[in-house]
Amino acid sequence: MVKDDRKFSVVIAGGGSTFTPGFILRLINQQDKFPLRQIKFYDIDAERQKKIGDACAIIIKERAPQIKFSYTTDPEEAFTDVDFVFGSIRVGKYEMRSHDEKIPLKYGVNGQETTGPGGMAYGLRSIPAIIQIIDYMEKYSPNAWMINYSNTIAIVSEACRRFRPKSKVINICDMPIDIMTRMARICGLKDYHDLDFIYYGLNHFGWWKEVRNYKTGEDLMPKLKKYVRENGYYVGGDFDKDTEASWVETFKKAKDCYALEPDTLPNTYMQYYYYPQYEVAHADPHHTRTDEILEYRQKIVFGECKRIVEAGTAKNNIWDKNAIHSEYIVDICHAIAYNTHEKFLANIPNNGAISNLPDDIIVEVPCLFGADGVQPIACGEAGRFQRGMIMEQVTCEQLVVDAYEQHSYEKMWQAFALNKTVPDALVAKKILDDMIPVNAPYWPELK
Ligand SMILES: NC(=O)c1ccc[n+]([C@@H]2O[C@H](COP(=O)([O-])OP(=O)(O)OC[C@H]3O[C@@H](n4cnc5c(N)ncnc54)[C@H](O)[C@@H]3O)[C@@H](O)[C@H]2O)c1
Ligand SMILES: O=P(O)(O)OC[C@H]1O[C@H](O[C@H]2[C@H](O)[C@@H](O)[C@@H](O)O[C@@H]2CO)[C@H](O)[C@@H](O)[C@@H]1O
Ligand SMILES: [Mn+2]
Repeated sequence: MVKDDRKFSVVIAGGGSTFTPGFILRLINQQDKFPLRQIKFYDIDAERQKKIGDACAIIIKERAPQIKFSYTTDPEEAFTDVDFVFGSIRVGKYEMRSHDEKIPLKYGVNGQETTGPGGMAYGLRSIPAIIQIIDYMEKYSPNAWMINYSNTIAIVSEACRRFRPKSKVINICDMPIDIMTRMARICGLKDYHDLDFIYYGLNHFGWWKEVRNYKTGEDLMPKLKKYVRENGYYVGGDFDKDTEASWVETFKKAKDCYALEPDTLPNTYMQYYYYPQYEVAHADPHHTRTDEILEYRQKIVFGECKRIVEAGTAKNNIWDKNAIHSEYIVDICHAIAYNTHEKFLANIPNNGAISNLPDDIIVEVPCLFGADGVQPIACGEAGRFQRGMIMEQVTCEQLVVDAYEQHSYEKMWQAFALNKTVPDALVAKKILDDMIPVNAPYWPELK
């Protein structure tokens, strides 16, 4: 726990994110673990950020008045005097996510936020914005750490490796945390803190090789495999009472992913690579996940912010008891701030962590988190099946960064054509040609 009297200053880049209020609640509820003196928001959309910021000002004033709070669109004000930067931006916002999902579906290809052509399009948009935030951080607070969870993480991580190799940036994801909390419940334990594990692969593309009871060392794989074979990661009951229908489908679908490779336990995102035809057949090209979010999460978040501002109080708000996503981030900051060397997943250059894969590819593997950043833990060899899958997917991710670097149409086309979700190079070309005009404000001109 707290080992000295330091208090930290943090900025959330993407203050207008739908995840911000939940994160704020989690931060201020964990003051014993990660004490704060200041919270700032930074966004390029002043109006969107104001709606979230005004509600968070009330939450902080009521619950943690000792923490100074402000929000701004000015980078100097935002990034000066901070210890941690949280990257939570969505370049092009939901309007662009909608294109990422709907354009591929027009051609019978998966339309998904971070996988397939949509995920690659999103990654290409994110690269310059994330680099700019790193540069702001290094200019105004050179000792700070950036914890980035802005997608597409695999592509952003490869861009960090190439363009800012020495920067203090850690790219993370909460999907494995969500799944491990489910695994813990399945085994009668409380949450992910109760599990020890070996997981390896890429972001939104990986497998658990080992899962153990953290305290006793008991091998939990037999119990988990038996459960996942029948139910996927769906827990049901009270645990899933607020889980949206499409997420329920995803957790159940893990059953079919497990069936293909029963030596390990899959990340739920493998559904898009193993069963793209099923995903397309079950998608509505005119109403995708973005529409669900606009009608549900975004409406609820902004509605609740408005209610708080009008009432002038945050009593009984909807974020008081949730947000696994945010708990993980507090855990990570605590580990870095207090040099605890706790184990979490991060996206880093392989350098032998997966022994039969190249050193210079970005992988998602367990790392020890401390004051000096992350130290990977050796995962042993990837299975033959996993190695083949990983090399194809990671090459797509590298080609997207090549396309960014060289302004190359050909590289982006190759990235789409190589991807497991795309059946044909001509289909890849049609998707890319539709994506170029809508992405013009964000992508380099591809020649
Ligand atoms: N890694 C993970 O596990 C994980 C989990 C959940 C969400 N995410 C990611 O977190 C991010 C936020 O998601 P959301 O659904 O809350 O998005 P959102 O659209 O609600 O909010 C994103 C905010 O980013 C702002 N923004 C866009 N470009 C910016 C820039 N260049 N500088 C500063 N701000 C900018 C937007 O104006 C918007 O307010 C996304 O990248 C999403 O994919 C990651
Ligand atoms: O479709 P969305 O926007 O609901 O989700 C996309 C994100 O999905 C994962 O994050 C989940 C997380 O696993 C869950 O625990 C909870 O916190 O919600 C998150 C967002 O819904 C994934 O890890 C992210 O990278 C995706 O952006
Ligand atoms: Mn993720």
